[in-house]
Amino acid sequence: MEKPIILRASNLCKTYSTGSEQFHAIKNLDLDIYEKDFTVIMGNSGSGKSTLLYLLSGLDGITTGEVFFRDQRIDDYNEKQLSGFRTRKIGYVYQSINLVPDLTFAENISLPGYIAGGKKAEVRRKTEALLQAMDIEGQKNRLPSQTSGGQQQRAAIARALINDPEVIFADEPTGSLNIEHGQAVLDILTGLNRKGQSVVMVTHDLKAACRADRLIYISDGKVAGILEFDKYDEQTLAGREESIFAFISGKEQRHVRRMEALSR
Ligand SMILES: Nc1ncnc2c1ncn2[C@@H]1O[C@H](COP(=O)(O)OP(=O)(O)OP(=O)(O)O)[C@@H](O)[C@H]1O
Repeated sequence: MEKPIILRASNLCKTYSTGSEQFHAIKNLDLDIYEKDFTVIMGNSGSGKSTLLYLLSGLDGITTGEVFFRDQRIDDYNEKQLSGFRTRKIGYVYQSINLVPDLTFAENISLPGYIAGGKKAEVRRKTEALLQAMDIEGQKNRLPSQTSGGQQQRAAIARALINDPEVIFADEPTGSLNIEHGQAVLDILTGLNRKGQSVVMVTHDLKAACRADRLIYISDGKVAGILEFDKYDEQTLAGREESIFAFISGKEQRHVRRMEALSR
């Protein structure tokens, strides 16, 4: 049976202009992301992964082409439609975490709930539930600077979930974490995916990539290959790591090994 498509990029291009220079970060890229899939995006540094996530999530404007969320063209949205889409339909976990430094964990998590027009009691209830689910209840009144990297990453995920998004985008969510915290974040994303949320995650981490139903490999702003898996299962982890390692480019293999050595 065909899986429903939740996001589609068609002939997508993104060109960055700096002064008189132009850089084509995404080049005539076509891609379908399936609903309820755990989609992983890998590729060499600078290949366009973060740019692609920005375009699929409406956080940045495209240069040419089309981006669909179900049957709606989001690149055609006006500012109001776009802001509604970003607030209600998607949750975004940034590569740099990006919590507001002057707000406590609880305030950071609640903020998008209020921006979406949520009622105070409801936003508070959801914030409490997320603090508990992410195991950061004890840090709820602390500023991000008074917490660990792993706690901040979990708070950033909680913030992305406050409006029950249909798609969770996560840009290297384990990049700055030790193995234990990284594993916890992956378990959270896998759990959310099993409950029906679509996940699109960029990573250079093989263990993280193993969570994929579908792995998209990006090279030089284009889709260079796709690997499909059955649902994640601890038993098949070793075999899966091997097939992903063999699938990615030699340059990315070296990058993956360097990252593994750094996280030990
Ligand atoms: N705002 C910008 N202005 C100009 N060039 C940019 C801008 N943002 C990104 N780029 C360039 O576009 C290319 C793709 O960047 P992107 O951040 O999407 O790569 P990436 O695959 O996510 O890399 P990494 O794995 O290192 O995070 C890079 O060459 C980058 O230098």
